[in-house]
Amino acid sequence: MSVRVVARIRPLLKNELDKDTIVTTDEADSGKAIPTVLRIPNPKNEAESFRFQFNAVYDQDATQQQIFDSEVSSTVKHLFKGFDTCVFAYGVTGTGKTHTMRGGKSLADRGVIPRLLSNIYRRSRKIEKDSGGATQVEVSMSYYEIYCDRVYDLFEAPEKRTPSGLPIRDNGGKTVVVGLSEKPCSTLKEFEQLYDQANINRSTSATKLNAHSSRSHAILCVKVTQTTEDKVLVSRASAIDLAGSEDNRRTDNNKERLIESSAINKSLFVLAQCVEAISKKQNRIPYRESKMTRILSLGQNNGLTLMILNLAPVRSYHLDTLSSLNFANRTKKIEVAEVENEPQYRNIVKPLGATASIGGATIARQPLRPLAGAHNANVADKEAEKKKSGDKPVKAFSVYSDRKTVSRVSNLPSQNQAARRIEPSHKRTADSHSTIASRPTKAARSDAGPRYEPAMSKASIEALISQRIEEKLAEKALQDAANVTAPALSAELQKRLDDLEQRIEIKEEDGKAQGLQFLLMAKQHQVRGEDVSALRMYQMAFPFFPSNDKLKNKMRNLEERIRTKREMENDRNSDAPMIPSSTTVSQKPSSLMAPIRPKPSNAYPAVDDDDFAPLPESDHDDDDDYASDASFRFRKGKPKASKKSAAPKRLPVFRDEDATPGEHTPRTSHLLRIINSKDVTKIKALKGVGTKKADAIVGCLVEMEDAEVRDLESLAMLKGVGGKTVENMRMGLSVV
Ligand SMILES: Nc1ncnc2c1ncn2[C@@H]1O[C@H](COP(=O)(O)OP(=O)(O)OP(=O)(O)O)[C@@H](O)[C@H]1O
Repeated sequence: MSVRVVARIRPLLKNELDKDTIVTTDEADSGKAIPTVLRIPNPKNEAESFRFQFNAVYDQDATQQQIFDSEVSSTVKHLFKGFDTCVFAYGVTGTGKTHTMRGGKSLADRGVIPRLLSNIYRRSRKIEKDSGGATQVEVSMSYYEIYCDRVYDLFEAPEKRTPSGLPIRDNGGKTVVVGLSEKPCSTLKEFEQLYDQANINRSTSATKLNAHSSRSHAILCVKVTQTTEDKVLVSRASAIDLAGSEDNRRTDNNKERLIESSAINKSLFVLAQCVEAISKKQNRIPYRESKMTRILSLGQNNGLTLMILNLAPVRSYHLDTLSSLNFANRTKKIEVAEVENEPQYRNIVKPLGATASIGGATIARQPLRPLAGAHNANVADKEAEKKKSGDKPVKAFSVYSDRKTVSRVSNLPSQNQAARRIEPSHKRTADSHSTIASRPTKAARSDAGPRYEPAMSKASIEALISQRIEEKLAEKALQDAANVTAPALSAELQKRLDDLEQRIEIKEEDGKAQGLQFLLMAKQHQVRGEDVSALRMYQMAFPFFPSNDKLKNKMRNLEERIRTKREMENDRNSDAPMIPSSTTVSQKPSSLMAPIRPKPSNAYPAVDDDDFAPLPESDHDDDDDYASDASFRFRKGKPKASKKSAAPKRLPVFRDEDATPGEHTPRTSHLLRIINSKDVTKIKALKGVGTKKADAIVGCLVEMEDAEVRDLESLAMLKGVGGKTVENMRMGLSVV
């Protein structure tokens, strides 16, 4: 099943009433209750327009109620069936994301989130009532923001935050934030109090484009736990209000806002790269390059996913709107697997005649259903019935069956391979969770009527037990990780962390570290011939170096080059139809933000990037140590004559002094062979390279497509690698 993408065009704001409205629903859709096609003029030729098709398009007059009823309320049903759901708002700054997700205070103005919670509580009460109290529903939530690529708990006051934020980890295929608080809240009123208080903690500021601009991505995670006599079913609804991309030529942002803005733009850029990589079916999706993409895990998570694309109707947003539309057009093709969370059994139903000992405790096992067919628990009974009658089994919910996704999904043991689980920790005991303890004992319920008694092979049961143990170990590892922040942290480690934080802060203070990263990314894009992306990166770097004429020239040259290329393409395509269809829109460059295919390298004069490819300083801190191998010298590049002392650093220069000029020593050749093999395992085995660095190296190489690393200088230029790392890698090789 694909990500559902709907567009919402916001109404004109007071200060826009005299402005041109350029984004509308398509006239051809005028009879439809909910249009699906949106129209926007071609910025280069107003006589023609682009059409984009989505699952639904909501025009300016769409109400909050309409958006919720048509798009979100149905997800609540799935949530209670055990599916995770995710709704996120995407769009340029000031287009109405927060209005859509949070909304105003009046009943009519309430956004998706308060309505979602209201719906969840209503359904909970109904389930409890209909089951005569046999099913209890508990709702709890966590709420956090990603601000400047750091995760902060919004239930914590800002002054209590650790500057470095909360760590995130992968656990059983899901990304989790370690140390996040989870607040139980059982009524809408409680929710509103918590949510309002937390929103005060969220980072917002006034910018020229939005008086209450969100400076962070906000993620609300609502956990719904349904407990019956014998099982516990947990599912989660995520509601995400992404920060909006900003064109800093229009925002007049000050330095602090610029730093925030760059972090926002960078994460959205990574998100766009992920979406592009997914749509091109590339092996490597750069999720890990930003915390937001890691947490959103678009296309990786197994939930029902809805994206609300917020759009401003006015001309001043024209290019940004086209860029968002192109992004959304790609997103709608992303497939997500709908995988139901497995309920966990919390008591013994009937002994199988055998008992098992886990961790020393002897428990009678609950009969389990076969692994096959356990995937969709709610429909298993119906399937069995259908099978008996020879019909095709029915599914209450479609399970996406793309081969690639399935194999990925099947790698997530905690979600998919498991059938019914034995949950010793949930076994009812005197000291169990209060709601559990307050329930009648098993003995008292022995006449409670027939229970589900599926059969399961001994081998499957053993497999489940091992799996459960593994899960417990993973959970423990996660808890241990969380405890690292507790006093157990050694003084030395704490000092190192503090130093590191200080260094990052110092770098951020001079506002350059982030800028340099953008320049490096720009260069990488340019090397690959991706001029549009390179330009975007240079533009994002520009606020950090506003008086750098070279950078200005570089951007001007690139713009010129892109324009020339477009003109040449237009000339070539002059016979093509003037109004492209929605599908062609996404493939054709319709704005500066649209993707452009790499061009032959000799099509345009090369732009000299050298001044804009410095490595992070930390990579050069210990340059002097490099000369430990007699045959090998690392020298700093000679600083280029420059008026400013803060001139960017040059790339490191390596010399193989034992080698004939133009050749490498066997050691260097061997190292380059390993790197060019793109084999993460081999690269990871190099000295000083961990999993993260190895992934980053392979990621760079994959992005550079067929490019090979031909020398140590190029290797040192790769993202995350520096002179010292290269030296370590090389010196760690025993082979010559
Ligand atoms: N559908 C709508 N009806 C009425 N007003 C709206 C609507 N959508 C947005 N607005 C108004 O537009 C302004 C900007 O909206 P909002 O703050 O939600 O934008 P945003 O996309 O969240 O911006 P940012 O990314 O900067 O946080 C607000 O004043 C909001 O009240």
